[in-house]
Amino acid sequence: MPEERERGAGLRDLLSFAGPHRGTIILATALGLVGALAALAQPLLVGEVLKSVRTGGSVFQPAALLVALFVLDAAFSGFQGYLMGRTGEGVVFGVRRALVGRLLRMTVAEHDRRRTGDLLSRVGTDTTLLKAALAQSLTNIVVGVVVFVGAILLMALIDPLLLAVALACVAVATAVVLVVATRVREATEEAQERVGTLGAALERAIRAIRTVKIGRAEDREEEAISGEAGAAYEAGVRAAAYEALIGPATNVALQGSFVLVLGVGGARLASGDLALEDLVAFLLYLLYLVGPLVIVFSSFAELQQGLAAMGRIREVLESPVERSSGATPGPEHPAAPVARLDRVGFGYGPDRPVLNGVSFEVTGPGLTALVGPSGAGKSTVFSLLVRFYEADSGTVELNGTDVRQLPLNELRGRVAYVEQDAPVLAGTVRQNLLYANPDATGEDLNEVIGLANLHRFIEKLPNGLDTEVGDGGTLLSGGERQRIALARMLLCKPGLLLLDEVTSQLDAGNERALKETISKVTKRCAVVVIAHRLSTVVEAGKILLLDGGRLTAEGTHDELLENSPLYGTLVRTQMIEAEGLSNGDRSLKA
Ligand SMILES: Nc1ncnc2c1ncn2[C@@H]1O[C@H](COP(=O)(O)OP(=O)(O)OP(=O)(O)O)[C@@H](O)[C@H]1O
Repeated sequence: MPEERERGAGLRDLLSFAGPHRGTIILATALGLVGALAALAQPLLVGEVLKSVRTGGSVFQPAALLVALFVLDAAFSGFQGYLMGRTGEGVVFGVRRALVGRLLRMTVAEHDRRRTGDLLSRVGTDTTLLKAALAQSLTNIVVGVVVFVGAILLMALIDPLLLAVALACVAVATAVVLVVATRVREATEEAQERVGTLGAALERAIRAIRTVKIGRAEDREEEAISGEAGAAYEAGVRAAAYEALIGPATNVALQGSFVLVLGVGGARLASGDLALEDLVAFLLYLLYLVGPLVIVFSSFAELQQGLAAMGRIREVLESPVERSSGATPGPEHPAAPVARLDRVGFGYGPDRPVLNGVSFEVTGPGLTALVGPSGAGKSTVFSLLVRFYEADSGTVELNGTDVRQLPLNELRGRVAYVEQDAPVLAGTVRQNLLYANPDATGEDLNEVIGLANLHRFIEKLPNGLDTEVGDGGTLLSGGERQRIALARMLLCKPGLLLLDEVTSQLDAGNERALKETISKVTKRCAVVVIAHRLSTVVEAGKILLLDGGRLTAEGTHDELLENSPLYGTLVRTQMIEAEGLSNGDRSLKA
């Protein structure tokens, strides 16, 4: 029953995507029907030509009509093919657009849960299967069914009893086809799943190609990934085998019905209940059924493949997307803290609690440092502030407004986040810098380049700002990526800047330069930095110490040294590194 429902839903989805092309589909179906009628009339005209030859009449008229029908049939079927091909492409385009929109708006939690390569295969290969289902199957089924029903009606007029005999065989064939089509769908679903896993496995390896090489894992990866390709092959072959059953099953059923009709019809002929010409006409119509029936049945199997793909596509289209508050945020409350967490609890699922009753305020402008052992939940706090995830309990506020009440665009315009691994996108340095604020002026751009100390780096590039950075910024050093990511965020002129270990990949010189940048920025806005270096921590106006998801201490460096044994341990055990300290600061370490 659920499967039935799913099949119905798949067909409804397919038809809803075909909806905008309704007109073209109807036109193509009408052309198909006219073509079928033209084909139907051809034997009659051939008979007319032969009759004219036999009786010595003029063959010109029926022959000209016959040629006209040939041309009409060819032109219509060609045009129909083009229209349906175009519709198939149109539907695929629509589905791909919907998928892309959904994927970009999907929640971060959902992206964390899914495998990127599998998602990519749904946009690529699954949508292609839809095209085949739509471009041929739907119209073929409609045209085939109409022709089939027409022939059945004519046969019913000739002899209902013979029709019942013939239909009994067709019913057997239909049952076989329905069973086979279900198997085709299951095998196709499996093949597509495997193709998705193949994509995910390949994406995983290519994304970490340096690790693959240094781990000498090429052969192992090749074997594992090829294994998925092999499984997809096997499932595909199984689908092809089931599909191949459809033609013979249809033919056997029709041949069987031919023999039965001949037997029953012969007996009725002998008893005088049926005229010879009626029996001949009936048999001819039965022969005529073969084509449409084979087409309908094989199109039905093809449609099943499309529905299998639709199931995978629908799964993405129904996945959760970020909800942006529709409310217009009220005015900012100037007296409210820039950011405030109040008894926040959060976990990545019920069995992965991370934050427990965390409360703190960030009043700006100025520098706040978030420190704590690895895995304490520091990056998670940032994720909640930009609403990649939502708190399970308590509130997260920005300028006095709950982040859930702020439209996402507004929220992410006010808070800038430079992530731990400083993602840089394929494209030029300029495109990367302007990514979050494409309308920034040249003056603003120059200012942030100066602030992020990127001037000399850009001057040395072969094409300056228009130099390509490689996929994921692979042509840049870690430090360069950090500074580009920081400059990109500064261009948005945020009220709150979140920096996740931005100094971790920098050498002493670059770190000093970046710290200068940060100290300039702290005069403009509130900066919260997840810091592993004592030099950054010492300069912070406030330090928040997170341990095991709880805020265990809060204060200045001196206050924490005095009050928090864990902080003292972090400093002593170099979990907060002392690199880059001035001489004065070094005494702290001693
Ligand atoms: N997307 C996620 N899904 C499930 N668990 C996660 C996810 N992200 C982080 N975690 C887990 O949540 C905990 C806190 O992670 P978080 O990244 O916030 O720690 P952190 O203090 O920033 O650590 P580090 O200093 O090492 O970066 C860790 O145990 C981590 O394994």
